[in-house]
Amino acid sequence: KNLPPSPPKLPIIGNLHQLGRLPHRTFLSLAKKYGPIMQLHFGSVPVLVISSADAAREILKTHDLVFANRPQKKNYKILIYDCKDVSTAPYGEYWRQIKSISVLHLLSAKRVQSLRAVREEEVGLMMEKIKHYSSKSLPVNISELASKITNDIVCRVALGRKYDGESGKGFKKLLREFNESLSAFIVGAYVPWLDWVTHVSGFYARAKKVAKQFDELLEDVVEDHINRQKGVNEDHDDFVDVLLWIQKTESLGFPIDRTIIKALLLDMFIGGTDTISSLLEWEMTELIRHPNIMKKLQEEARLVANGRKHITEEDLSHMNYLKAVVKETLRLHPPFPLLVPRVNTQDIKLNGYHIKAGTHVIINNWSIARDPTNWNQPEEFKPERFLNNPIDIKGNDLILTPFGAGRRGCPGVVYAIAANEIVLANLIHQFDWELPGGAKGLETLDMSETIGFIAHRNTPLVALATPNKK
Ligand code: HEM
Repeated sequence: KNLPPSPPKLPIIGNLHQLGRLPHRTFLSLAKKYGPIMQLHFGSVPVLVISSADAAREILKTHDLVFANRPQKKNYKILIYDCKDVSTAPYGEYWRQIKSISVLHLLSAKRVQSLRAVREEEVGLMMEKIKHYSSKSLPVNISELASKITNDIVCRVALGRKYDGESGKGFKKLLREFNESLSAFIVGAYVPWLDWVTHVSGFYARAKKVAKQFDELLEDVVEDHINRQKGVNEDHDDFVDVLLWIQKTESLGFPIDRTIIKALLLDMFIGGTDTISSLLEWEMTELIRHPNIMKKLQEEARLVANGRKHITEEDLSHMNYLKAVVKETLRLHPPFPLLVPRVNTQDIKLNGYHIKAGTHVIINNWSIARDPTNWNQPEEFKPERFLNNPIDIKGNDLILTPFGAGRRGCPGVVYAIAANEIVLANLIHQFDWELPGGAKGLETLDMSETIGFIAHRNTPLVALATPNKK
C-alpha cells in the first residue's frame, strides 16, 4: 500500500522521541523534508501530520465526514464524564444532538448578544484595576488580567456567578489543574503496556480527584438553580438556566440528563477560558512590539469613541483595523497551534496515499498560517493584509483556520470574538502601554510559547499603563 512518507522511527516508541518541546515547530521542520502529508507513529498509533492548506481541505472539507471522530483518551474519559461533552464525544447521533444544543442555544449570535452587559461590566472592572496600578506607577500583569477576565465572564455566563475573593483562589487552582490534566501527554495512550507508568506516577488518581471536585462544584451550582425555581421559564439568565429549561420542556425532542448538563458546562470552560486569554496576551504583545500599529489602532478607537471613555459593543462594528489586528494575531499565534486531533472512521485514500482507519490526524494550523506560498512576508505582524480582504476565520478559507472547520469546527467563534474585541478595544483606548524597560525591554521581550494544547506566552506579559488623556 502507498503510505505517506515517514521519518524513520524507533521500535516501541515510534517517533515520540522526535516531538521536542514545541511539536508544531518540529512538525514544520519534518514537513520540509517529508512533505505536507506525512505519517508518524506515536508508539503503535499512526499519526498523520498535515502541513498545507490543500491537504487540510481534504481532511476538513472533502472528507470531513470520514475524519469527524476524535481520539478517545483515558484522561478525557476521567475528566469529562466519559467523553459526554461536545469536544471529545465520538462522532454520531449523541454528538450531533449535544452539538446542536451548543450551537443553537448556548453560543448562537443571539445568545452571545444577550450576554453583552456581563462583558461590559467586567471590562469596566478591569479598567478600574488598571487605573489603580497606573496611579501607583505599578506594572500591570496583562497575562494575569487576561486570564481573570475570561474566567470571570465564563463563570458568570455559564454558572451565573463569579468565583473571586477566597472562593476564587480555589476555583482558579481547580481550573488550572483541570486544564493541565486534560492536556497532559500520556504515554500509555500510545504505548498501552507503559500505562502502568502513568498509574504509578499518580496521574490518574490526581485526575480523578480534580474531576470529582469539579463535579461537586457543578452539582452545587445546578442544585442552587433548581432551588431558586429558575429554569422553568424562558427568562434564561445563564447557561444552567437555559439547560434546565431545555431539560424541563424537552423542547429538543431528546432527553438531557444531569450529566449532559454538566458536560456541556465543562465545555464552556475548556473552550472559553485559556483560548481567549492567550489570544489577548498575544494581541497586546504584538501591539506593544509594534508602536506604529498600536498608534493606528488607538487612533481608530479614539475616533470611534468620539470623546467617550468606554468603547461599547456598537462601536466595534466600526473598528475595521481592530478586526484586522485580531485576525493577524490569530494567524501568527493561533491559540491551538495544532488543531484538536481527528480520527478517521474508515480506510481512505488521500492524495493517493492509503490512510488506515483509526489514524490520528493533526493539522498544523500554525505552520499553514505562516506558509510563504499563501502569505507575503508571513513572519511579519501586518494587520493591513486583512483590510479589504475577505479571508475569514470561520473555516471557509483553509489557509487560516484558527477555529478549525467542518462538522467538528468550533461552535464558540462568535462568543470568543465578542469577549476578545471589547476587552482589547478598551485596553488600547483607555491606556497607552509600554514595557517597563522601554525600548530596551522591547529588545529582550520573550516571544516563546508554552508547551501544551494552548500556546500561551511562556512568560507573563507585564507592561506599564498610562491613562489616555485625549
Ligand atoms: C479564541 C478562542 C477559541 C479558539 C481559537 C478555538 C479553537 C477551536 C478549535 C481549533 C477547535 C477544533 C476544531 C476542529 O476540530 O475543526 C475547537 C473546537 C471546539 N471549541 Fe473552540 N475555540 C475558541 C473558543 C471557544 C469557546 C469560547 C467555546 C465555548 C464557549 C469553544 C468551544 C468549543 C467546542 C465545544 C469545540 C468542539 C467542537 C466539536 O468537536 O464538535 N471554543 N475550538
